[in-house]
Amino acid sequence: MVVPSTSSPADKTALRAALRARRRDYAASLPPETRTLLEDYLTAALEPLLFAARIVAAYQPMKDEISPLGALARARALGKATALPAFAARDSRMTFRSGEASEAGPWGLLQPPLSAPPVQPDLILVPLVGCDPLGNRIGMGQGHYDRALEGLRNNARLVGIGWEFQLLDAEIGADPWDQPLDAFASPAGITEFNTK
Ligand SMILES: Nc1nc2c(c(=O)[nH]1)N(C=O)[C@@H](CNc1ccc(C(=O)N[C@@H](CCC(=O)O)C(=O)O)cc1)CN2
Ligand SMILES: Nc1ncnc2c1ncn2[C@@H]1O[C@H](COP(=O)(O)OP(=O)(O)OP(=O)(O)O)[C@@H](O)[C@H]1O
Repeated sequence: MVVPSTSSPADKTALRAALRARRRDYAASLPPETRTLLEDYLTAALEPLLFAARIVAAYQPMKDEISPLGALARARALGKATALPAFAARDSRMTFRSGEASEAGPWGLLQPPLSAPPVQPDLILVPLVGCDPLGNRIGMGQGHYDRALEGLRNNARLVGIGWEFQLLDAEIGADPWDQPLDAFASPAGITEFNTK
């Protein structure tokens, strides 16, 4: 798919919609066993980063997103602490908390209870709709990750996670609040962006 570089909010909205449609169609096309295999490749690709980390944060995947839960389980097997996002409400600040994903959150995803301690992960696996060769990321458009990562990025590696095609060839214009990623990981391996 040819994707234009963005220079206006309308472009970003259109690009997000096109990439979400592609993600949906791709995920729907995957036989379950192929999907599991690809998610296992993602875990394998992340192994060196998991090994080097102390506290690994990931996310509870939405239907079309690649699952980082295998990688999170691998981190736990390596003796690492793990964390997941938690929200009090849709418009409240996202925090990373330790503990099992045992409660329904406001986005329809399971999350740790809000009574679980907040943590500062040093490896954050970030969901995305797409990202470009500079590490600029398009998310779901609510700014949750941008706001949360701003305060965490100095002490953490930010690794975008997706299906291989979610790393775009073309640059997407960055907004001032966008938090660039340090790397992108997919079943095909890791691409470092050299942002630090
Ligand atoms: N796994 C995951 N968790 C995440 C994010 C994400 O991108 N992925 N988010 C990143 O910031 C936040 C949630 N942001 C969201 C923003 C919009 C919609 C949304 O439009 N949902 C549709 C229906 C679901 C769908 O299309 O799959 C809706 O509510 O109509 C969902 C989540 C926090 N948690
Ligand atoms: N640090 C911030 N402070 C205040 N507002 C912010 C901040 N970061 C993002 N926003 C707001 O969030 C909105 C959505 O931003 P954007 O389209 O870049 O989201 P996104 O990166 O796609 O979504 P997400 O981070 O939730 O995955 C913007 O209108 C922006 O004003």
